[in-house]
Amino acid sequence: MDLSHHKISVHLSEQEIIRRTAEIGAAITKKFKGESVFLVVILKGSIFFATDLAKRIELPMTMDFMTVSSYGSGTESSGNVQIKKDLEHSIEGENVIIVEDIIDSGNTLSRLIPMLKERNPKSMTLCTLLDKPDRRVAKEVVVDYTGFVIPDKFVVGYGLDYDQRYRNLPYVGFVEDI
Ligand SMILES: O=P(O)(O)OC[C@H]1O[C@H](OP(=O)(O)OP(=O)(O)O)[C@H](O)[C@@H]1O
Ligand code: HPA
Ligand SMILES: [Mg+2]
Repeated sequence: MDLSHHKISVHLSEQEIIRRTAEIGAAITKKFKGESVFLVVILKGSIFFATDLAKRIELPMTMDFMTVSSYGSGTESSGNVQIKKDLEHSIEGENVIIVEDIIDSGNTLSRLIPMLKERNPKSMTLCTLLDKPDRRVAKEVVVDYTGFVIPDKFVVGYGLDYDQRYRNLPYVGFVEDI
C-alpha cells in the first residue's frame, strides 16, 4: 500500500459541516411533516454525510444504499456510470431523498435520476453536502438541498476519496499537490 501523504488544506471543519447538516435536516423535516421519507444513500462517499443527516431528520425513515461508480482512481469523471450495487427495497410511492457527498460533473446523477424515476417514487429530492457547479457538464441536474458550494478544486475527507484514501478525515480539504 502506498503510504505517501498528500498536502491537504482544511476547507470545511467538522463543526461547520455538522452545523449545516442540522440545518438541512430541519428543512427536510419541515418540508415532509406528516409523511415518511426514504433515503437513497449513494455509496461510498455519502456515508458520513448520510448518517449525520439521517439523525437530524425527525420523520419516519427508511434508508437504503446504492453503489454507482464513475471515478475509478482518477480525479476526472469517466462519464461511464455503472451500478455496482442496486437498492434492496422498492421506492414505489416513497418520498425519495437522494443523498450525495458531491455533485461535480453531474454525470452520476444525470444517469441515476431517470432510472430511479422509472420506479415510480411519490417524489424525488436531491440533497448534497458539496456542489462544484463550475465543473457541471450535466446541466439538467437540479439540486434541492446543498450544504456548501465549493470552487473547482479536488476535495477529500468526510467520505470523499482520492484513489480510495482520505475518506476518514473529519473535515473536507483541498488536495494541494495533484
Ligand atoms: O457529479 P460527478 O462528476 O458524477 O461526481 C460525483 C460522484 O462521484 C463520486 O463518486 P465515486 O464514483 O468516486 O464513488 P465513491 O463515492 O465510492 O468515491 C461522488 O461520491 C459522487 O457520487
Ligand atoms: O472533488 C472530488 N473529490 C473526491 N471525489 C470526487 N468525486 C467527484 N468530485 C470529487
Ligand atoms: Mg470517489
